[in-house]
Amino acid sequence: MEHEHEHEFVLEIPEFEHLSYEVEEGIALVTLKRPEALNALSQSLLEELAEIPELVQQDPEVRAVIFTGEGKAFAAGADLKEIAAIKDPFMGREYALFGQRVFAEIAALPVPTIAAINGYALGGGLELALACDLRVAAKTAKLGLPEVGLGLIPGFGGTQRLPRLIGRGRALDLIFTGRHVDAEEALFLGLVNRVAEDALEEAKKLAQKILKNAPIALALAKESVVRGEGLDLAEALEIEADLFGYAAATEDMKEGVRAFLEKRPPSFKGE
Ligand SMILES: C/C=C/C(=O)SCCNC(=O)CCNC(=O)[C@H](O)C(C)(C)COP(=O)(O)OP(=O)(O)OC[C@H]1O[C@@H](n2cnc3c(N)ncnc32)[C@H](O)[C@@H]1OP(=O)(O)O
Repeated sequence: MEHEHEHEFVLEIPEFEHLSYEVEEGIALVTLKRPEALNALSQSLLEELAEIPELVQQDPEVRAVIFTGEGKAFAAGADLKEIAAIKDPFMGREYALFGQRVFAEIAALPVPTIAAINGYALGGGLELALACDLRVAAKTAKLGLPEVGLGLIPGFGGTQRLPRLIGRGRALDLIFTGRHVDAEEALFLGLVNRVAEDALEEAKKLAQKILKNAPIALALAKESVVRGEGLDLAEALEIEADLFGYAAATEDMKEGVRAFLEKRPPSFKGE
């Protein structure tokens, strides 16, 4: 940081080559920008994506994140030229672990995240969308995990996040066949939450709707869902009760309930 203002927090945004990052009205928009390769997730693109969670968490203005792609793809998977250079199981394992780490950090963000799937979301591209909380697909989008057709398996979380999201049977249909599903089928499968003409516009509307709610409550609700996933029901319910307790002690809870009783919209402060 060149110079620090006394009362102002100046956040430096790094120069990105393969993506853009902009914040508008509390929503960070991350756009993958390798349209000539259908936004294939090269190592250098993944390295840039790895910087996003920290940027988001350092900026108190950011209350939601939308991921999208430039051109006709969201992302057509890991970069197959780089995959072709994998020489042995150890290299392959490291390769998968790196992508998994990046997506795990995105999945762990405390703010709501939305994938605006503007076109192809295949392989690692779909796995990025699966690391987000919500998915909005354009009518023309195509989604799939085609890895077995390449002699691979999904390696950036797909074998785990897809069955958790849509169930084992439906996930294995997609994983075994490698087929592309259109937006309508993706909605039917529960793979996406919304389908719209313009995925990004719809994702922004969805984010705005979410952001009308109390920020701490949103973070605690996400934490409860995420932490509960790996636990048995009794333990997970204890966590829910603890987090409910935190939420119930916020100023925003007092405001939310008071506003309801006074028949007016609430004004949340994130306190
Ligand atoms: C752990 C994670 C593993 C994985 O993710 S494995 C990868 C899984 N993904 C895939 O298998 C999808 C590969 N791509 C495709 O099947 C096709 O593309 C599409 C069906 C998405 C689109 O087909 P079309 O409209 O005919 O476009 P095009 O000419 O194939 O692609 C345009 C340019 O984009 C490059 N490209 C597309 N996907 C990838 C990729 N995943 N890795 C590297 N390059 C990619 C192509 O090669 C080409 O480039 P040029 O114009 O130079 O020939």
